[in-house]
Amino acid sequence: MSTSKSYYKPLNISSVFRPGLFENRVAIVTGGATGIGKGITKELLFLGCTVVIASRKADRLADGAEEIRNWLANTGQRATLHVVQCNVRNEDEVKKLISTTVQKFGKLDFLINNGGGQFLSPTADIRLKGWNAVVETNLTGTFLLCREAYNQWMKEHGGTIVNMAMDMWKGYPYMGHSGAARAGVVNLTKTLGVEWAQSNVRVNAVAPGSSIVSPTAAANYGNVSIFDGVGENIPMKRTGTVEEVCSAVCFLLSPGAAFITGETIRIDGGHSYYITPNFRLPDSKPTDVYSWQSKFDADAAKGPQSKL
Ligand SMILES: CCCCC/C=C/C(=O)SCCNC(=O)CCNC(=O)[C@H](O)C(C)(C)COP(=O)(O)OP(=O)(O)OC[C@H]1O[C@@H](n2cnc3c(N)ncnc32)[C@H](O)[C@@H]1OP(=O)(O)O
Ligand SMILES: NC(=O)C1=CN([C@@H]2O[C@H](COP(=O)(O)OP(=O)(O)OC[C@H]3O[C@@H](n4cnc5c(N)ncnc54)[C@H](OP(=O)(O)O)[C@@H]3O)[C@@H](O)[C@H]2O)C=CC1
Repeated sequence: MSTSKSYYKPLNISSVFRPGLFENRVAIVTGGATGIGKGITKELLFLGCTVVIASRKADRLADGAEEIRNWLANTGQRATLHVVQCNVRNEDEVKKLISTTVQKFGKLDFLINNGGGQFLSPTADIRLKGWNAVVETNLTGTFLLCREAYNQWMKEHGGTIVNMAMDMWKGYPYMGHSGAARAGVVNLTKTLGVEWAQSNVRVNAVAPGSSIVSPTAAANYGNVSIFDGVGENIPMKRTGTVEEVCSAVCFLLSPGAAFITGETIRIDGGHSYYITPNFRLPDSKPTDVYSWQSKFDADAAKGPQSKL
């Protein structure tokens, strides 16, 4: 995949959901200033939602918020974006994130537990501190946010939660800590979906394949080419776009998903079901890409390069 060519023009969202769908709704998106989280934030704002983005690093939050606000101004969108610094591993900061949001905006309809991540390492080499950091970020952080959102608001008023998993269905070599944590997230999602159904709180998750091209994700591994060649092993013969995760999240948040809870949607082009290398699929062209660019040229189909 070429990295020199920019396949997408500057963001011009054309959500598949109807304008105004999330008007008068309030959402928290953790990790909302970068990558997939930034895409989710933009689509929610586009659909009229008020969005609070939250993560650890003030500079990343400020840069992401500036870009999003400029985009809002350029597109004439009138939606509210708010920024809160919060490490999801810190219980007090999580409690404050939820209480601040409820105090400032009067409610909390949606929680998107997108913030997370890990480092690559053979499991035998992971030190306890590193293991704990990854499990606390992805599993414990998700638990804390769900618990506080429920206890401080959703228990009495209802709400919708979307958690973030990954393609850990067959284990995850070199990401053993994160694979274990995300498997925990999938299980927690089922439990909470059942426990909180009577409070009109739905809890679901998305599981992107190891293939959602976001520049910040690549930078985390110190290798901008880390997604190169990944598409070859995916039945759809391509990597995924940030937009393809965002639309699944928006669907799960929408009234159209009102009877879905405890579920995890895989967004991986069939990768996690493709387990028979002895019977490899014949070579084929990449499938059609979904993106917010209204019109993309043939190059886009060869290798999406999300600018989000
Ligand atoms: C192969 C293709 C993959 C494509 C799929 C992509 C999937 C994605 O998830 S993309 C998302 C990418 N973004 C991130 O992962 C960002 C978030 N991740 C992190 O911030 C870190 O990985 C973190 C979860 C470990 C948290 O970092 P931090 O808050 O800085 O943690 P600590 O300072 O408390 O340090 C903890 C401890 O962790 C060990 N460690 C951290 N980084 C590494 C590393 N690169 N290699 C080995 N070990 C690492 C280490 O033990 C740290 O403690 P010290 O030894 O005392 O430093
Ligand atoms: N890209 C991919 O292919 C896949 C991604 N995922 C998952 O999707 C999510 C988004 O990833 P992506 O956008 O690609 O990568 P990014 O690196 O851009 O996103 C990670 C985000 O999480 C935030 N974050 C990390 N740790 C914490 C923490 N302790 N508290 C609060 N926020 C935190 C980061 O912000 P800050 O540094 O400011 O805290 C950052 O905004 C992650 O959970 C990732 O693991 C899952 C499968 C595949």
